[in-house]
Amino acid sequence: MEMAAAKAASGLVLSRPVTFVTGNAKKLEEVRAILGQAVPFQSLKLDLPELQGEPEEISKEKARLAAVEVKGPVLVEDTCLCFNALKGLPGPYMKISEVYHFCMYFCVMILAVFCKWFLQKIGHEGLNNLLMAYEDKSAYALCAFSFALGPDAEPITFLGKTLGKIVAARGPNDFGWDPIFQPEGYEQTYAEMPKDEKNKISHRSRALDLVKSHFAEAGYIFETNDS
Ligand SMILES: O=c1nc[nH]c2c1ncn2[C@H]1C[C@H](O)[C@@H](COP(=O)(O)OP(=O)(O)OP(=O)(O)O)O1
Ligand SMILES: [Mg+2]
Repeated sequence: MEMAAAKAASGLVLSRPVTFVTGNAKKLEEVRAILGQAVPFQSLKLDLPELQGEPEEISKEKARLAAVEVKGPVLVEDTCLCFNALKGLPGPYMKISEVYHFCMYFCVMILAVFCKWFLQKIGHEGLNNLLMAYEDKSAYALCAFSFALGPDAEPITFLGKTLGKIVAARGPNDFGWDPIFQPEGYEQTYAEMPKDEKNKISHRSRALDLVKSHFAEAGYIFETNDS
């Protein structure tokens, strides 16, 4: 009786825990560390198809697809690294680390083959500009979490953004473009930072702060076997 009254007084009762759907183990690791006990969830490894579009739309669509698969409440996220020089592209369209490494390789090949006469023609500065293609190295990491209560519910989206710049790769190469992203106000790249440091300022943690607030306000109650 008491339990029923408590349920009626607070938020929506969810018959199942939230399932965080991702195919990326590193993401899951960070989400676990950041959310702690604030939002109880289980995880499911699924590679959801991603439509092209703005990160927010991609994320919402992932949530719709995930909710159909899970038949219950789901949380998903979509992350992109956006270059200001390219007006926010490549954003969600490309795996940035691959593009970056390809560009570096390409530039080194140009250097090796043409350097001698090229240098005379355009000088060091010109070569540098060509190497880096753009003066503007600023970028931002954008994370869009979407939460859907179920297959028939419209997903809600929570955005988190961290400003920074693209640098030559530094630090362990075990998570995407972490080695080439240096957040504003920091001397280290994401990859060089201790995990808990990244998790304090990252695009992901900023989006998850909003997710936490939403859960705190909504006061969802998760039915467990003993309730
Ligand atoms: O904090 C991050 N630091 C560095 N790299 C990151 C981060 N977060 C995502 N990434 C990479 C992974 C993937 O190469 C791309 C976009 O991926 P994105 O579609 O969001 O993730 P995913 O396909 O790996 O997993 P999911 O199954 O959740 O879609 O950016
Ligand atoms: Mg993906």
